[in-house]
Parts: sequence; C-alpha cells; structure tokens
Amino acid sequence: MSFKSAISRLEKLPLIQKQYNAFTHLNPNCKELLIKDVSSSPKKSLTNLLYGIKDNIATSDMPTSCGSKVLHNYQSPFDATIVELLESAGAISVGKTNLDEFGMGSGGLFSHFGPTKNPLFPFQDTVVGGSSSGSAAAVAADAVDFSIGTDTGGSVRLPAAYTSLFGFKPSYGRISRFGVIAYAQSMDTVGIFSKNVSIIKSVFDVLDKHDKKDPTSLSENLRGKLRQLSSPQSSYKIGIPQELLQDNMPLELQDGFLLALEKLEANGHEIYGVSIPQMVNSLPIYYTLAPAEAASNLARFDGLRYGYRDDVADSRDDTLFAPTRSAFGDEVKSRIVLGNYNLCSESFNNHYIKAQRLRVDLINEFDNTFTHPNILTGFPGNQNGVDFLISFSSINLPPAMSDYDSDCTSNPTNSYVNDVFTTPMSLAGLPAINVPVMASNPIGIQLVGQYGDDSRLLDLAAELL
Ligand SMILES: NC(=O)C[C@H](N)C(=O)O
Repeated sequence: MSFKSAISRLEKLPLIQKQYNAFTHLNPNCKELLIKDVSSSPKKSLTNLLYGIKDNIATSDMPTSCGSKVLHNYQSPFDATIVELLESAGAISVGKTNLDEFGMGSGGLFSHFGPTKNPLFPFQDTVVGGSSSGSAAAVAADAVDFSIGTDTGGSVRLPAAYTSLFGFKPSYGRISRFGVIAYAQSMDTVGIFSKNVSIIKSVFDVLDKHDKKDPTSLSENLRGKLRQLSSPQSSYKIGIPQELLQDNMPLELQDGFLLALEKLEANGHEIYGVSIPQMVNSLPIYYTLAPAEAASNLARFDGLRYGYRDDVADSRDDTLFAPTRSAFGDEVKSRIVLGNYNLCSESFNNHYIKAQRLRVDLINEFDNTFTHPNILTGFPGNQNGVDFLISFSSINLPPAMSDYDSDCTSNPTNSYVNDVFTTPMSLAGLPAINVPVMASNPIGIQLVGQYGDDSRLLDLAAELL
C-alpha cells in the first residue's frame, strides 16, 4: 500500500462510515500520523498500512465504548499492549470499529451505535456478522488494509465468512489481551481480518509476543517449544469432523466446501474423515460458560468506578437491574441473568460444572485427533492423527437484516445457532481461520490447526486462494 493510496482512502472514510456504520469513532489525527510515519526512517514492517480496531480494546487517544451505552463516553487512560505494538510497527489506526455490545451477538445488530451493514451488498441491508461487525465491514469496504477484532466463540470467523475475508483467530495465549475488555476470558482471543493472508501474517508477527502484563500470555519458553514443533511440510493430513457435516446446507456453501477439498488434494494433501463426538455439545457448553464468565466480568460496570451513571432518581420499574445497569442492552442483560443462574448454588453443579467437564472431554478428543503433542495439556500426540481440520464456517449465507431481526426477536437463541461451527475451537483454544474460497462471494470455509500451529495454518490458508 502506497502513501498516496492510503491518503485517498482516508478521504473516502466519512462516506464509507455513512454507508455501513463500521466505526464508533473515527481517528481525527490519522492523516497527520500517516505523514509523520512515512517520513520516518528506517521503514517499519507495517508502514502505510491502515487499520481499524474493535471498540472493546483500550485506546488512550479515542473512547472505548464496547458498543454500549454503559461505556459510551469512557476514555481509557492507557493503550492496550497490542495498540502499542501496532503503533511501533508503523500501522495507523483510522478508528474504533463497531460491535455487538460487549462482543455478545453474531449479527452486528446489537450495538448502542446502531447496526453495521454488509459492504458486499451495498443496495440491500444485509447482516455483516458479529460480534466484530465493524472490523469486518471496514476491511470489506476497503477503508483499511486490516482490522483487529476479538473472537470468543466465532466473532472474527463468522463476520469474515459473511464478508469474504480471511478472519484469523490465533491460539489462545499468543496475542496479549492486556487492555482488551473481558467478555469470557477463558476464550477471548484477539483476531485479525484482511483480504490478504500475507498482511495477516505480518500483523501476527508483530503481535505474537509474550506480554508480562497478561497472565494468560504464553511464556517465551513455551513459544520456543511451539517453534520446534511447527516445521513446514509439503503434504498434510486434513480431517473433516463428521459432527460438523450438516444436512440441508445451502448449495453455494456445499460447492465452496468441495472446491476447497479439491484444491487441497490437488496440492498433495490427504483428506480423512474424523470423529470428535463432544463437538455436538459445543454450543450448549459455550452458552453455559460464556454467560457465566460475562456475568462476573460485567459486575464491575456498576456506575461507581466504571459505567454509566444515572443521576436521575430511580423512576423505572426494573426489578432485576439497578438504574445504572439498566443501560445495558437486552442481549447483555439476558446473558447476565443466564450467567448468574448458571453460577448460583442451586444450578452450579448441574450447569457450570457439567459444562466444564464436557469442555475437558472435548479438549481431550481434539488432542487425540491431532498428530502433535499439546504443550498445554501434556498430551503426547497421536501418530495416526491429522495435522489440520476443515469445516464450514457458517450455517448460511449472510441473511437480510429484516429476516435476522425477526428471527432473533421471535427467539433470541436463534442467533446462537450461528456459532455451531466456531465454538468447538474456542472452547479448546485452537487456532482457526475463515478462508474466502470464492472471491467476492461470501462463501467461507474454516481451517483449524492444532494448538500453537498458527504459522503453518496461515500458510495452508494461503494455498486456498
Ligand atoms: N463473541 C463471540 O465470539 C460471538 C458469539 N456469537 C457470542 O455472542 O458469544
């Protein structure tokens, strides 16, 4: 990307914002920053690259709202570690990207700043996918070269599938989350969107660092062990989990899946059927654990230290939420109620503990499916296993906003079903990427790597272009 085209893109930003509502805040200083950066020497690895960053990541130069009325004017006093890393590599942030409130949603419709629209369908109001809705839209509309999102249960991969982008969720622990506002921190992962997988690789190179400010960041020692495991090969064994093969998939998605398999075989890889039985329970496990973690995390937005403060006397009749907390949107409120229910003593064993046990079973089954040892669980690896997995990324093509809206209003859990292909990898902390297999058509295929095998996963994804 040249300096000149970066400048001309900046000029188009207000129009793009008006069309798609991809941003919650635009950076008023990005032109000056670009000029300053281009004149600095030596050139840095991300010089001239423009990016957007999801508005649940702390920035000291712009507000951090989490797409919520509760934090709509919150100004962080510090930058997230990843913001510092991107800045020191020369990338220029054009703004904070829109999202489903606190990352809760799959459509990009649940934001205090209004819904984000899908740039692939400029003349119809079409769902862009969530929760990193604005991050996907900003790249799809060519406003930026890459964007940063977060993926807890599919929030990078699903919007990437709906907008025909690469959307990469690295292994849990590789990218620092210091300054990322927690939703469900046993799964929250920073992810990267781009049209170009080599840009994702360069950005990942910059962000893939140990951070002593994040207790879940992988140590240098473990990173070293991972490097030893991941030597590139010309031929891989790739498994199709039978539990993720669904009947009645749209024909376009079936065609895309077959095309991906053909390309992989033509490149010398071998395709196998595999079985990971606990995958069928991933959605209920995820939607038991994620709300429970969210209910604890969101307790801090009490209007005292953080959060919206309603100084008007309590005139509302809201028996579940105090005035300050009634500013949360409906989806967030329902997850807080659900999460607290799962954590209360009467249901703790039946729900929360049971889901944790099933999660361990799922991780063990993944371990047993893969060839590599898992440095986190200590599993030695299975010689007869596979190196990667492949599945669909989404159950459908991006729906019209009106259909999605009425579907979710009639039954809010309908939107949860959209995460059926993405939550298993989130529960196991595995690296996964949406690959757009048909240029400019929203047909996405998910490739999944073994724990820590991020670099080889990105190389394999590049083969599917
Ligand atoms: N945050 C995510 O990864 C999205 C997921 N649909 C959720 O609402 O939890």
